Amino acid sequence: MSMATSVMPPWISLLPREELLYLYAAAVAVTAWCAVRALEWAWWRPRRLGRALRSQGLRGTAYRPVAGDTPLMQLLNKEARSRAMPLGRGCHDIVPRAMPLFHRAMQEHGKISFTWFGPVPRVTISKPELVREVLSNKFGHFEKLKFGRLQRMLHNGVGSHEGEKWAKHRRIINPTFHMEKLKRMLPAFATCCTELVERWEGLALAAGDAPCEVDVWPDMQNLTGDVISRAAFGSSYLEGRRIFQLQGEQLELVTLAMSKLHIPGYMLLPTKANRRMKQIAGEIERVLKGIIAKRESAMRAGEATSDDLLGLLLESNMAHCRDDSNAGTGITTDEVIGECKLFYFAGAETTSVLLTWTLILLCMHPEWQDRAREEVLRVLGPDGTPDHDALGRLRVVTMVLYEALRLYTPLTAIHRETYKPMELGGVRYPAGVVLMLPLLCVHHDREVWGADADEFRPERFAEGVSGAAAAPAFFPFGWGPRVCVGQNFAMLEAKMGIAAVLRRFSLQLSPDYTHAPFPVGMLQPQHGAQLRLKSLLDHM
Ligand code: HEM
Repeated sequence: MSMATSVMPPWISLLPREELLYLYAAAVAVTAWCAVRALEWAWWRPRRLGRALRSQGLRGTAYRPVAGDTPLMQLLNKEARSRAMPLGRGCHDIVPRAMPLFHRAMQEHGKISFTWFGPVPRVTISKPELVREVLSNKFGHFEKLKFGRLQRMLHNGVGSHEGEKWAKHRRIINPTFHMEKLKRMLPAFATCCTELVERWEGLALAAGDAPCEVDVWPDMQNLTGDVISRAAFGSSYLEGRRIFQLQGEQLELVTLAMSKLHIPGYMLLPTKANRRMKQIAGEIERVLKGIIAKRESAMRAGEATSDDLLGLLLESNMAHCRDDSNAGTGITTDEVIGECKLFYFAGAETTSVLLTWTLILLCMHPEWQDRAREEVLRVLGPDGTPDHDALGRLRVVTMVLYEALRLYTPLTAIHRETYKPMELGGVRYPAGVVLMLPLLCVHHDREVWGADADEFRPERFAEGVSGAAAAPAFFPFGWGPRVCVGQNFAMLEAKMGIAAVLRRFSLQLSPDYTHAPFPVGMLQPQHGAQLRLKSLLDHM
């Protein structure tokens, strides 16, 4: 018996000869179609797109089939992560460590150059005026990257929608972030801050005369997780906390999976990580469904207030559904779940790294720590919950936060894709090109910010963001129609958090602190943020 017949199912030999021939022909046709598709995806298309870019004067790395620059990026990231940065002069020059592939590509091929994200060309656009043009998306040709299965594991809210669906969700969500509503959330912010500083007071007391050392990064993650839990879910915030823990683990698994080769269908393989990601997604969904169901029935019974984000979201939803003229404009429960997941992801991770880097910067620059504390005590006094107007008078704290957002931009890059041929800066981009807007590189660009671009100088923002000379190059919250919906929320929370800490503690870097900024989703301190805290209660 030949090899071929031995692997065939027995029923094949029962088929008439003519049907057998059809079957063979169909198998050959399907195999040939798959081979052509695979070749188009892995070879012809990338070659075509690469040629279209090069013919217009753009330079970039050579295409390596299927993997593109992924192996090189992994190698450069590994090298970068293995070396810490020195403290002192030059320590804020973090682009080569945080984005080694793009830094190298820009040095070798220019500010507008390309690398390969698997078989897709990824053009780095680092000129501020072009970043604005892409983000303003005047003609609607630059869209967000389509969310794959992997990203949907993290969230699937307004941030990943396009067109009509995005506009509808943004319309419903916008009012939940109006200043009047945010003001009502301030007591929740204050409760979380008080819990944190009281816990630190306990640690300082227990340490006695020895220095009290704390890795403030996990504490800032817990703080922002708590804030978003209370702001989003009010009285259900303890259940919300569980979601926050799960989202943190999910982010790590997804980031790891995304750095692997870009193999279609990889997510379907039953690997240990893939199974865990599905398990986490399922648990998050279960917890959220429980919270939403409880709230909906309470709202129907007229029991629940709607000052938290979930209440406001459900209220807008119910109002849209009630109003016949708006039939179909409401959002479904699954969509509310998608938005809640996004609030956690977008709201907690980003603000926690902002707070962490700000505290590290205040330790590195004690003169600014003193100035900020003096202002906090003068404007807010030594205790009590600050109101919105008082937080608005914290000029120095705001300048410090903006400078932290510039130097240690939480979201280091934003991506868009061309879905139609589009002209930008004199180059005609074909459809199917990814545009990478490296916010961190723009924020560190000496041609834009001056020779001291890598130095911590909050006075750049003495006249606010709009007064800063290089303001058009400042994008920590994005720009245009898709600008961060939570930026006022984040700034209020950050001011409240920094003020609460400065009122009660003086801070220093611990000798154990290693300066190692690196993006895992957000720009994180790779080895933690170990600080020494000294309680100021005795001195007041
Ligand atoms: C320091 C804190 C924060 C930073 C640096 C930040 C940064 C950003 C950036 C850069 C974008 C634009 C992404 C793009 O254009 O592709 C964005 C969008 C978004 N952010 Fe934030 N964010 C922060 C805090 C928050 C908070 C606290 C929330 C909510 C509670 C939030 C919710 C959102 C949402 C929903 C979007 C999507 C908007 C849309 O696509 O229409 N963010 N954020």
